Amino acid sequence: MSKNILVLPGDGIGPEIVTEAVKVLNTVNEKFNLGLTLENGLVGGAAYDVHGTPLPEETMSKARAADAILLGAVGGPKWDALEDRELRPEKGLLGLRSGLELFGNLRPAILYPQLADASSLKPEVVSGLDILIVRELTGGIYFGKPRGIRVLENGEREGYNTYVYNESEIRRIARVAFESAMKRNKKLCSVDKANVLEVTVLWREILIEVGKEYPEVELSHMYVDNAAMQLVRAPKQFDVMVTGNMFGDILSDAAAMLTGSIGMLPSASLDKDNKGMYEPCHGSAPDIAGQGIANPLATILSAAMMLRYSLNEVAAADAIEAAVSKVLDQGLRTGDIWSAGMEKVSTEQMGEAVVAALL
Ligand SMILES: NC(=O)c1ccc[n+]([C@@H]2O[C@H](COP(=O)([O-])OP(=O)(O)OC[C@H]3O[C@@H](n4cnc5c(N)ncnc54)[C@H](O)[C@@H]3O)[C@@H](O)[C@H]2O)c1
Ligand SMILES: CC(C)[C@H](C(=O)O)[C@@H](O)C(=O)O
Ligand SMILES: [Mg+2]
Repeated sequence: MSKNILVLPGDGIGPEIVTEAVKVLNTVNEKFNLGLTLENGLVGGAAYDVHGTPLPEETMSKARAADAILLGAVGGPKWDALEDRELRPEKGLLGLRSGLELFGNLRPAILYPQLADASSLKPEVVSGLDILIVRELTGGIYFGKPRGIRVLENGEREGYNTYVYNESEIRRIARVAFESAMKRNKKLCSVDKANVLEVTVLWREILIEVGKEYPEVELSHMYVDNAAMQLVRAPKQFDVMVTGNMFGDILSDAAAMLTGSIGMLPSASLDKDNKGMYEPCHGSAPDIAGQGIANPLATILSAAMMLRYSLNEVAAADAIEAAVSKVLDQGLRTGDIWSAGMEKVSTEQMGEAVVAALL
C-alpha cells in the first residue's frame, strides 16, 4: 500500500537539508520497496511569500491526509519585522503542531563515537551518551491564553503569556515518557519548576500518579535550572527526560551540543496514534543559508525516525542510521562537526555520501 509523505522544506537552510533527506528517502524507498510517495508543500516564510499566510489551508489539508510529514525549518530575518505576529513563519510550524495534535515530541541526543572530538564536553563525560528528551509540544506557555502586549493605564506597555497545563495534557505526555522509559533503561527524570510555578506542582503530582502504572520505572524529579546544569556537568546520569514545551525547547538545544552540533539532533512530533511530523531540532540558520554548508544529518536522521515511528519500516530506518555512522567513519564532516584530520564536505556531499553508503 502506498504511503504518502508530505515534504515541507520551509525557509533558510530548510530546502538545502531537506533536498538531501529526500535523496536518502528515495534511496531506501527503492531499496526496500517501501511504496512511499513524496509530495511537496509550503510552510513558514516560503508560504507567506506566496499565499500571505505561513500555514495555507492547502498545506494543512495535505498534512492531515499524509501518513507522515518531513519538515526542514522555518523563519528568518526577512519575516521578523512582520507586524502581525500571527503571520510570522514560526506560527506556521506551531499551527501544524497544534492543528495535528502532535503533543509528543521526542528529541534523542545521541553522541556518535566518531564525534567525541566535536562535543562541547570532555570525551570521558560524554562518551556513550544516549538521552531521550520527551517534550510536551502543544501546550504550556507556548499556547496558553491570555497572551499579548497591552498598554497599561500609565501608558506603559506590558507583555504577558500564560503558563498553563491541564491534567489530561500532562497525563498524556507522561504516558509517552513512561512508555519510552519502558523501552529503554526504565529511568525517567521529570523536569519542572515546582518550587516556584503552580502549573508544575500539578505536573509533578500527575507524573507521580501516572508513575504508579509503571512501577518498574525509576521516576525522579529535578528543577529545570539544576537540570540545565546537570546536562552539561554529567549528562550520562539521564536516560529519558520529560518536560514541558518551553523547558524542553531550551534543554534540547543544550543537549544538542553534547552530541557535537545542533545539526545532529533529529526529532519526532507524534499524535496519540503515532502519526507524526519529523524535523531537525535546529532552525533555519539564516547565518549560513544559501552557502551549501549546513549539516543535513539531523534531517536525514529525522527521516529515519519517520520510518521507525510512523511507517513501521524498521529495517529502512536502521539502514539510514547505519549509513550515517558509516559516513562519519569515513571521516566526512560538515563544518559544524569538523575537527582536525577530517574531510570537510558540503551539505550535498554529505547527503550523497549517505546515499552511497546505503547502496
Ligand atoms: N523547527 C524550526 O523550524 C526552528 C527551530 C529553531 C529556530 N527556528 C527559527 O530559525 C531562525 C534562526 O534561529 P536561531 O538562529 O536562533 O537558531 P538556528 O538553530 O537556526 O541556528 C543556531 C546556530 O546553529 C547553527 N546551525 C543550525 N542548524 C545547523 C545545521 N544543520 N548545520 C550547521 N549549523 C547549524 C546556525 O548556523 C546558527 O549559528 C529563527 O527565525 C527561528 O525562529 C526554527
Ligand atoms: C521555531 C520555534 C517555534 C521552535 C520551538 O520553539 O518549538 C523551535 O525552536 C524548535 O525547537 O522546534
Ligand atoms: Mg528550539
